[in-house]
Amino acid sequence: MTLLVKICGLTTPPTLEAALEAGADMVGLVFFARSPRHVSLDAAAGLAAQARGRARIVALTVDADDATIEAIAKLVEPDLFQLHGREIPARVADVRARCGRPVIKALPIAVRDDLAPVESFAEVADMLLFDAKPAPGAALPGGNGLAFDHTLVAGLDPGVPVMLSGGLDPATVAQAIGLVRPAAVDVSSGVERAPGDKDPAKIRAFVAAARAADAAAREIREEPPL
Ligand SMILES: O=C(O)c1ccccc1NCC(=O)[C@H](O)[C@H](O)COP(=O)(O)O
Repeated sequence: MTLLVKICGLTTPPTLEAALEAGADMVGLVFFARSPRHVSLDAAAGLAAQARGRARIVALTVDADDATIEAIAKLVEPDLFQLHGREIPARVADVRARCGRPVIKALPIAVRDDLAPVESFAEVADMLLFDAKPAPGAALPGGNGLAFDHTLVAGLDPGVPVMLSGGLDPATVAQAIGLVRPAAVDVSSGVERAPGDKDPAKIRAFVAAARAADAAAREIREEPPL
């Protein structure tokens, strides 16, 4: 399967357009008031209209209640939800049923033990997103530009597709793809000038680097042994 590239935390029509024109497969809209990338329902509905049919629209929430999930589903009509809080597997299943859409569950990873819940989340989520575990007391549960040790998830097959994120940028994404061989990669900080301020040139560079690395990985896989 061709690698999917997700650009997360888009907040303005021009930067969303840059991601779409660069060929992003997924665009993420963040619904978390404390985030510099937070978008209102109204703004998100406009951005979603711009992206619809051109890339899959991902609504990112953090421990959102039912009313919030339902409002986003109704007003923004995303293609998927990304749950980036402390949702337990039962809650992931509940949100999935409630919103009637596939769900990506983000799991914070720092050490091998953080992979213990993978199996139970793989039973209820459509995709697992491995992200760096935030520092204690961090304001945000994701989007911190922090990397983690990718060898922890290299070659891991939880039975659902894996999305890799956490501190990726145009210079590091190729090595990460070569090592982990994920189904998808996700970036936010690595394509910004400052938190919340996306840089179109970095978005283009990230998508191009990810596509080139995916093509190279396929060539190696498909090369005949003799
Ligand atoms: O981006 C945010 O502000 C955010 C807020 C709350 C939860 C998650 C958030 N972002 C998640 C992402 O953008 C990505 O899924 C992932 O964490 C990668 O982020 P980065 O390391 O900044 O590339």
